[in-house]
Amino acid sequence: MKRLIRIGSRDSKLALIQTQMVIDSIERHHPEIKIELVKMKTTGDKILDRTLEQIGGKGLFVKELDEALLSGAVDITVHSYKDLPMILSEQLPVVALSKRADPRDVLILPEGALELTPGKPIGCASKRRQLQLAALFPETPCKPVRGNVQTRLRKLDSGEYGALVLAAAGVERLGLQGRISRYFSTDEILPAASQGIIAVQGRLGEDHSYLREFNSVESWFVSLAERSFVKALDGGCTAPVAAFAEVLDEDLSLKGFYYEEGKPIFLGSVSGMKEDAELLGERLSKEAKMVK
Ligand SMILES: NCc1[nH]cc(CCC(=O)O)c1CC(=O)O
Repeated sequence: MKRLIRIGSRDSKLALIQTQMVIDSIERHHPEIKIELVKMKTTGDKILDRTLEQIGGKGLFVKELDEALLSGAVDITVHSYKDLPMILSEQLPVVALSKRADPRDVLILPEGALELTPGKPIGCASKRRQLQLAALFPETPCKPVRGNVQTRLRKLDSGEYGALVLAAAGVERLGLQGRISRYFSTDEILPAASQGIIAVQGRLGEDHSYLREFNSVESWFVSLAERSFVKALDGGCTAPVAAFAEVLDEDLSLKGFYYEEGKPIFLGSVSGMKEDAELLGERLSKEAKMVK
């Protein structure tokens, strides 16, 4: 008898592709495990006519999946780490992180367009992107856009926007890299904490050793630094905070950005030993609070 592991995933195309990456790794390395995929619709997927800030933040993408984990309906769930709240239930820890995909944001133009259309807004879903784009394209306003990546692309191609800014990771995983017209460097647009990293959540105290091959140790260091910066500054998930860390040999460098009421408040960086990732995030947040 094979051990059965039920994996919960959002029902969007990107979520299912990411979940399949986890499944592929388990199947390749652990033939003794049988996997069952459980697809779920979340509140965040169902309500599309309001912004995330209005309906209560990114947590709405995870509530149903957390409940399925707690009730035992599934054994692990798979998320984009950047969509997970900074504070997680102690009962439902993150048990594995993927290797990081390209952490950058990208610009996508309407089908056939070669540049931004004067007078048309850039569609972006977060304050983080909106505020950083204002510095890059002072002439072009941003307009909120919601929905999954394909929905946003449809809105772009129907003429509502002059361009769209999305995470490279999602666009590439969907096989849509051909639509990318420009990659923003992480200095131009600092990414959201843990952008490009897939997180697997499980129940406390259970055996998750079958995820060892999927897991990336480096992703733990960088996301710990990024998330401790964001957590110390705010706690909420829709606040205009951006953070990006990189590991080089034993060292970790972290860059953090903080905005308030549409104005940049703080941009700074720290570096130190990667084992001090969490401390480095907290140290940078203290600097940000002093300016604030
Ligand atoms: N907020 C939605 C979301 N959550 C994760 C990704 C992309 C994949 C990733 O960043 O890991 C996206 C789309 C986007 O921001 O363009």
